[in-house]
Amino acid sequence: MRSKIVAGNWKMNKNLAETEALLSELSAKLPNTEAEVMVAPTFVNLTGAISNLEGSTIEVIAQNMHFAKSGAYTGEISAGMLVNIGIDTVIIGHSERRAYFGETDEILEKKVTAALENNLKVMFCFGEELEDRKSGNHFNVVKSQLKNALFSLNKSAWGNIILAYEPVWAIGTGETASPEQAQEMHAFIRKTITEAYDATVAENVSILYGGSVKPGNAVEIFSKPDVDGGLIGGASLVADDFVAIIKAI
Ligand SMILES: O=C[C@H](O)COP(=O)(O)O
Repeated sequence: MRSKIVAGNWKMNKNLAETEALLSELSAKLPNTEAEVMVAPTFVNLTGAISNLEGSTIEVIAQNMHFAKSGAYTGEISAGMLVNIGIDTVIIGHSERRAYFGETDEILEKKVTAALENNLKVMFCFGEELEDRKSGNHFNVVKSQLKNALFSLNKSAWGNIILAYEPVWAIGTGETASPEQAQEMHAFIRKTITEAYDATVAENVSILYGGSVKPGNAVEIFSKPDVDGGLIGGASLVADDFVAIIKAI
């Protein structure tokens, strides 16, 4: 059975003191929830966050990793290094990595493979650009992103995959996909996985929605049957907003 998940992607925000302050506030206000709650601080604050959350149900996850095991990759972090400090889950394929750091489907496939080989769970992000949606090509784009980076995986690997559908036009823009648009795409994603694998794989994978989720729209988005939670950017940086979104599950 698939899990409900609410994850906060803090992107390049919050220094160590601010990270610890936000985590302390979150811990104090965390509601009882059936959802798995995750936060992704910057690399340099991962160990501080793990210490701060000792004994908490909030999981600290990483925003990115390199596919190589080690070597001359200045500024990069390997899957093994993440595991070594106690990380279990890594975000791969965020649209900002694709857009600003040239991450292609081919690179992302290598990252996914390296993460899984190191027993990391992968939160795989994907989603169409505004032009794709306007031209009606959004389903093809999403299908090809999934196929190129994930469909070479064995069926058994899917137990360690979480999907995060994030239409690029809705990220940080205040413009959210309507609950109906989110449901339509999530159902399409499940159908695509059923065709590539089978219905069991498709039914068991959690598919999160990301893109301007706020306390005011979370209940409606999360109420859709194929939406299993959210990957939250801006609103996860404010404890009360993130808590309200967690409560919406
Ligand atoms: O990873 C999170 C997404 O990019 C969504 O960000 P946002 O909630 O600020 O639109």
